[in-house]
Amino acid sequence: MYSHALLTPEQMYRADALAVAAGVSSLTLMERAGRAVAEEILRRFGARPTLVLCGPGNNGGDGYVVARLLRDWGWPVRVALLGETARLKGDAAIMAKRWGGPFESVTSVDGAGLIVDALFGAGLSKPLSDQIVKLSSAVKVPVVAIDVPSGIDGATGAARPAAFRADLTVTFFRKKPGHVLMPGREYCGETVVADIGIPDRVLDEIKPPLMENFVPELPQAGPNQHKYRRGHAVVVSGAAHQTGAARLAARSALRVGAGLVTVASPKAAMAANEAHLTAIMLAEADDALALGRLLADRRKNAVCIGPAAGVGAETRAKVRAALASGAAVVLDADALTSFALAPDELFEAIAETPERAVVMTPHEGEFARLFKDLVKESDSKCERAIAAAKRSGAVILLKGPDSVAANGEGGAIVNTNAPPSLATAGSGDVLAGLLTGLLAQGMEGVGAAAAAMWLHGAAAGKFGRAGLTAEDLPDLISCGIPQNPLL
Ligand SMILES: NC(=O)C1=CN([C@@H]2O[C@H](COP(=O)(O)OP(=O)(O)OC[C@H]3O[C@@H](n4cnc5c(N)ncnc54)[C@H](OP(=O)(O)O)[C@@H]3O)[C@@H](O)[C@H]2O)[C@@H](O)CC1
Ligand SMILES: Nc1ncnc2c1ncn2[C@@H]1O[C@H](COP(=O)(O)OP(=O)(O)O)[C@@H](O)[C@H]1O
Ligand SMILES: [K+]
Repeated sequence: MYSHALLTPEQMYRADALAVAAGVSSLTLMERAGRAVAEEILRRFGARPTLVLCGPGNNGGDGYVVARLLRDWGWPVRVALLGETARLKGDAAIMAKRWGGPFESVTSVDGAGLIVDALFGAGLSKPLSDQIVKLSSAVKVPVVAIDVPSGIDGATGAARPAAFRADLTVTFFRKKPGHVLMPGREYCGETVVADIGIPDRVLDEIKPPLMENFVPELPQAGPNQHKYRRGHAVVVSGAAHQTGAARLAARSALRVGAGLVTVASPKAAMAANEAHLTAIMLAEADDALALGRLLADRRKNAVCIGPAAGVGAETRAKVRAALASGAAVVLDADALTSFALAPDELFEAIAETPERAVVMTPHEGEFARLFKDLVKESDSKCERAIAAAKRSGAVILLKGPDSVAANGEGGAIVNTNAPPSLATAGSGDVLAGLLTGLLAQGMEGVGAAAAAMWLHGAAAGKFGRAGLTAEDLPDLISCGIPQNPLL
């Protein structure tokens, strides 16, 4: 159940303590951690002069194990210690003794063909000193980081204020948020999760609420299906000269499996929409009243508003009509910005909605407009999305290279399959459409958000070369949606 779980450093300490309480000694955990790192090194690199940078805590303890094993395997190894051997404690002191010396001081990385970064892991408690920052930027050879690259905050992925750039990071038991959230993910290079003998059952007690790439089962059309059982998605079109975004969303909703999709268009945009739509239906909805009338047909069970909708009172009124309709609602782009001056009005309207889900899909700029006080650097992207979900009453899909879907109960899913080629105009409209199509098929809010961001990333990944445009994405969704793309 917890195979996709992410553990904060605090939760990892708890997992460690529960494992020790269950009879695994902490020294054994350290030995296995160091061995796992040494074996991953052996798998990737030929023997070369290796410098292991050891910090004053247990991250350094793992480093001594790596140094000893590589030396035993015939590698030329040096150890540099930050601090003094006399001040080492507990398991780290025992492992330092087993290494046996010599110990250099952490002053330079010259002469090394490989650096093992065992300075700080879960216990990073303050920003790196200027000396360590300088050292990290002087490294020109491959770096293998133990647990997390030193300087990266395991809980948030932030660099404090800089970090070692690793080619490989070996962490233990489960990844931490810092391995998947930016910029941490980039600093980690390849991340390998090693089994060090902590039993999975400790997670039943910890109940970690954060996950990576968790996609619930996707809707499938059964043999007795008809189109109305697959949901009817509605996408609100922008003005006459701004209709493309809604059509991208509508096409994506249809591709992801909604039985029917209707574009609700202002009168003046009917001709433009008509000229481009075939399987997707078109209905005139010139204002909020007309949109409300259209959505009074309860078979229209999911509605998307925002892509190129225009910023202002008209869009605010349409958002209210959508929220009052009883359909699931996706609020994207201009629908969010339209409430920048009065976000509480939006949250109040959400609080009054009937039972169906509301999902907001802000990028960081839109997020800052609605949740000004939640843009704190000390909080992780997961914490910010969860806080916004709690405040707004909506599921929040906070976009970016590390998109996060969060609900108000404190759960969040980080998506890591999105390639940078998605940074192209209109790709957010496609995401909003995927989400609307999944909600139309009956998926619940955070599950639909998680599935939409995963399918979005997978579609871009399938393109596989430069030149991706948002128009390409819906057709890449058509390649078949596996029952569970991760298993
Ligand atoms: N949990 C597990 O299951 C297992 C964990 N294992 C390993 O243990 C690691 C966690 O060990 P840990 O708790 O000792 O913390 P660690 O990262 O060594 O740092 C603490 C020391 O660094 C110091 N310090 C911090 N920041 C600093 C800075 N910027 N500049 C200077 N100093 C700084 C800090 O000082 P203080 O805050 O006390 O002033 C303290 O002395 C974990 O990442 C994994 O590798 C494995 O053995 C297998 C099982
Ligand atoms: N560097 C990146 N790597 C991966 N995905 C990205 C990156 N930049 C943007 N994306 C994704 O692309 C989409 C862009 O959406 P958005 O910012 O609304 O753009 P637009 O309004 O042009 O459609 C989001 O789903 C976001 O997660
Ligand atoms: K480290």
